[in-house]
Amino acid sequence: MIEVRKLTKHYGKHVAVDHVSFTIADGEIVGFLGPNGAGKSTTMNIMTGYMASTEGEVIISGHNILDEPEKAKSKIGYLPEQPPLYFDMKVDEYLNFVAEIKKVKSSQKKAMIEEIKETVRIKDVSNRLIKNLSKGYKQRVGLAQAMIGNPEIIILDEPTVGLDPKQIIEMRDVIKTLGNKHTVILSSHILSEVSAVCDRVIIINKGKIVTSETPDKLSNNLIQRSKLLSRIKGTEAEIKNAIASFPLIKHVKILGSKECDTIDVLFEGDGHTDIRESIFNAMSKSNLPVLTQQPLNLSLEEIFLEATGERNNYDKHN
Ligand SMILES: Nc1ncnc2c1ncn2[C@@H]1O[C@H](COP(=O)(O)OP(=O)(O)OP(=O)(O)O)[C@@H](O)[C@H]1O
Repeated sequence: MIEVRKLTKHYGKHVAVDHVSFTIADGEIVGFLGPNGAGKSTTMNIMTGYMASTEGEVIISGHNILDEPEKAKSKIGYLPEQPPLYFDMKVDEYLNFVAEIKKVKSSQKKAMIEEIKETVRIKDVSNRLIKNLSKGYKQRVGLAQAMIGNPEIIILDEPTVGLDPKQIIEMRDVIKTLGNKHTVILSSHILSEVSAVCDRVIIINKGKIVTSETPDKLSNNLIQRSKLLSRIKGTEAEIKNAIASFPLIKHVKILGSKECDTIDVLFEGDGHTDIRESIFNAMSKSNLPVLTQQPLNLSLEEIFLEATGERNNYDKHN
């Protein structure tokens, strides 16, 4: 279990992390989601003992990272945003080197490295120089390094950044399998990324936790808050008439006609209801066929504004 209590980090006058508290249970896969500069890397660097906090505590499986750093750190494997690789070493050479630094018993070393290479799918490059590997392989060698010593907790800072779509899928699959044996924390600024692999998403913005939800709950909230682009068969006047007494819709924007006899309309709900069914019913009552309904997901920026309650103010001013 990981307990983070009132963690705060100042860089000079700048508050990068501001009284952040959360707990992570054994075996959970948790995603830190936040825009650039939100404080994700700083939080992770403090949790892994790379950096001291200004205030607050981090307890890793009962060990305070400041009071018992060796015991706490031995429970953690960390893949920083820039993987700590030696480019002139071959993969096997490097992993053996890391195993020595982590004081893995020599009787266990070979089997451990083989098992990890299998899990992160890098067996085929064992004898290749790291500098000649693709970004996807380099990243997975970085992950292998974090797993050496069999830590209970694995922390990954932006593990898929810079990877191509195929490499992203491979990395996601590997992360999911890690969840069987480890507690995993990863950071990302892409919502779909964390939703795809995590049991829980902690949204962090401007150094503060905005929300902590399961991906399902988060996307339900987002569907309710998202905009809906509908193509409706009918005239502008008929459509306006059908929605006139429809209180759940906060904003309606007629976008015009892109297909004969149809109008594209952008709807925005009240933030508490999934408006798709209601729009469908309202239009059918007036015999106006709804040809398509396409949710336009909120941008990450809008999600943060929404979650922090700043969006209404933002709307009013824009
Ligand atoms: N060494 C430093 N000195 C001064 N300010 C820093 C330092 N490191 C980070 N910051 C600032 O602290 C804030 C949080 O940065 P951090 O790197 O933790 O965010 P992040 O969410 O990981 O963002 P990114 O996705 O861009 O890495 C940012 O405003 C950043 O500019």
